[in-house]
Amino acid sequence: METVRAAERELMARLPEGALMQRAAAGLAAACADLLGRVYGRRVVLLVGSGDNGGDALYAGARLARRGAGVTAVLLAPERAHAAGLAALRRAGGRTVEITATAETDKTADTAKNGDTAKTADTAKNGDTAKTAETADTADTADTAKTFETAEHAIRNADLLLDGIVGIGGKGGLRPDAARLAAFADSARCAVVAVDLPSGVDADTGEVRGAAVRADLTVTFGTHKPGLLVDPAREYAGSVRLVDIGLDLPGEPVLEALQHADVRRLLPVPSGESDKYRRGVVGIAAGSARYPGAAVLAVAGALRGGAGAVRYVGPAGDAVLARFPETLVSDRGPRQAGRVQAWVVGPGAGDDASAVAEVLASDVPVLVDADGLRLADRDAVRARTAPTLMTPHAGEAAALLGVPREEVEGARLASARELAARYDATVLLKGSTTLVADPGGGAVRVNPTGTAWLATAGSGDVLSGLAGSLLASGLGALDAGSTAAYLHGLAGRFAADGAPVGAHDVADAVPEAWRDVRDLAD
Ligand SMILES: NC(=O)C1=CN([C@@H]2O[C@H](COP(=O)(O)OP(=O)(O)OC[C@H]3O[C@@H](n4cnc5c(N)ncnc54)[C@H](O)[C@@H]3O)[C@@H](O)[C@H]2O)[C@@H](O)CC1
Ligand SMILES: [K+]
Repeated sequence: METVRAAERELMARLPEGALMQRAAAGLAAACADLLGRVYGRRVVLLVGSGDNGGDALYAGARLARRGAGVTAVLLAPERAHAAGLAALRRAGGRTVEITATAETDKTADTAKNGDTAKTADTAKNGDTAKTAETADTADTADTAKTFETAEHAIRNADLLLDGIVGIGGKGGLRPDAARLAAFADSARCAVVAVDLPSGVDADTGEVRGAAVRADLTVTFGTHKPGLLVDPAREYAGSVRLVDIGLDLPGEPVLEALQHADVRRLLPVPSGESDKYRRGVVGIAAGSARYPGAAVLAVAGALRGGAGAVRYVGPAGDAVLARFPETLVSDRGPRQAGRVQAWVVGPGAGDDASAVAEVLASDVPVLVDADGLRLADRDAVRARTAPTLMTPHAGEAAALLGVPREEVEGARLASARELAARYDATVLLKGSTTLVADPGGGAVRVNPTGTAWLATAGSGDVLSGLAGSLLASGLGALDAGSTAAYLHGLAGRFAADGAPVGAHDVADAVPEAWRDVRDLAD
C-alpha cells in the first residue's frame, strides 16, 4: 500500500486540506444512499476506528445525517477519533457511542456476549454520548460491557452499518475491541458497507488472519487493493465499488486483470497463410490406463485452443481417438513422437516419471499439471531455457512448497509468487480466483471470469489442454495461462448457466467463449 500512500501524499500536497477525504466521503455516502433507497428516517451506524478510515466514515455519516438519516457513530478510541469528522457528524445531528477501552478483554468478553441489551436501550435512544472513560487503564469491566451493549443494540437496530474501523493503515489482526465490533457486524441483519476495505483483511495480500468484517459492499478509494481481488479477503468484500479520488498511481500495479479487449488482442487468429503446422502443434502427454479420461479432456481443451493440431502421447490413445479422431496419436514416448511447439504433461499421468523428464528436457514451452507437478524434478525445471508453466491447485501448490494446504489458501498471492521463484517458472494457481505469476516478479494476473461451477472433476485437465494449445500457437507463458483461464472461466459460465456442468461441457463451450470475446471487442 506504499504506492497508494505516496500517491495520496503527492495529491494532498496540491489540494486544500481534507479534499481527498471529502471526495472519498462523498462517494461513500452516495453508495450508501443508493443501497438505502430512501435516506430520510433510516438508521445508520458507523463503526469508527482511530485513523482516516474512521474519518471517511464520520464525514459520510454527516452527509447522510444532513439528508435525514439517524446516524450513530460507535467510537472505538473516542479520544483519537478523527476530530474534524467527528465535529462534522455532531453538527449534522449525529450521535456517538464511545467504547470504553477494554482493560482485560478476557474477563469482559462473556459479559458483553450475554448482555441484556434492553437495559441499555434508553442510553442509546436518548441521543448524546454513552459512557466515557478517561483512559484504558482506568476502565472498569462493567463500564466496558455497557458501552459494548449499547453499541450492539444500535447495530442490531440499524438499517445500514458502515465499517470504518481500519483501512489501509490496519496492522496485523484486529485488536480485541475492534474484533468484537466486527463480530457484532457479522450478526447484523442489515447491509454492511466496508470503507475502503473490510477491516481485518490485509490490503496488500488478501490474507485474513483472525476476525474481519464481512461486507455486502466495499466502497474503495482511488484503486482496487489486492485484498479486494484475491481470496480469502475477496469474499469479505462483497461487491466492490471504486470511487475515483483523483489518485495518479505510478509504476507497475501489483495485480492486473485481463479484460475482453486484452484477450481479444492475445487470441491467435489464423491468417491466409496459416497451415496446421504454422498454427502450432501441441503435444499432450497425459492419461494412464487408470485415468484415460484425463487425456481425453486435455485433448478436448487443446483442440479448442488455437493450435493447428493436437498430438497425443500415452496409454490412452484409443480413448482419445474414439472421441476425437482428428488427434495425431503416437505410441512412442514424447522424445520420439515428432515435432511439437509446446507440451502439456501430467494430467492423469499416474507415476510415469520418464514422460515428464523427457518433456522437461525438450526445448519448447512446457505446461506441467497434476501428477506431472509431483514427478517434475525442480532442478530440471529450473534448468530449462524455454518457458515453463506450472498449473497447480492449492493442494498441489502446498505439496510443492511443503506447507499445509490452508496456508496456500490463506496466502494465495504470496504462494503463487513463491512457487514461481522457487521453480523459476510461471505459475498458474487454480482456485476461485485463479492467479498467474511470472518468476521475475511483475504484476500478477488475476482472472476475473472464474465461476464456482468450474470446481468439477476434470475441469483442470481441460484448462491444461487449452493453455498448452495457446502456448503452441506462440503466446508466452503468462499470456497463455491468463488467456486460458479467462476463456475457461467464460466457458464455465456459458456451460453452467446456473446449473452443474461436467468438464466436457466446459470444453464444448470454449468456442462460444472465443466468439464472445471476439464479437464484443469489435
Ligand atoms: N490519506 C488520504 O488522503 C486518504 C485516506 N483515506 C482513508 O484513510 C485510510 C487510511 O488511513 P490511516 O492511515 O489513518 O489508517 P487507518 O484508518 O486504516 O488505520 C490506522 C488506525 O487504526 C489503528 N489500527 C491499526 N491496526 C489496527 C488493528 N489491527 N486493530 C485495530 N486498530 C488498528 C491504528 O492505531 C491507527 O490509529 C484509507 O484506508 C482510506 O479509508 C481516504 O480518506 C482517502 C484519502
Ligand atoms: K474499513
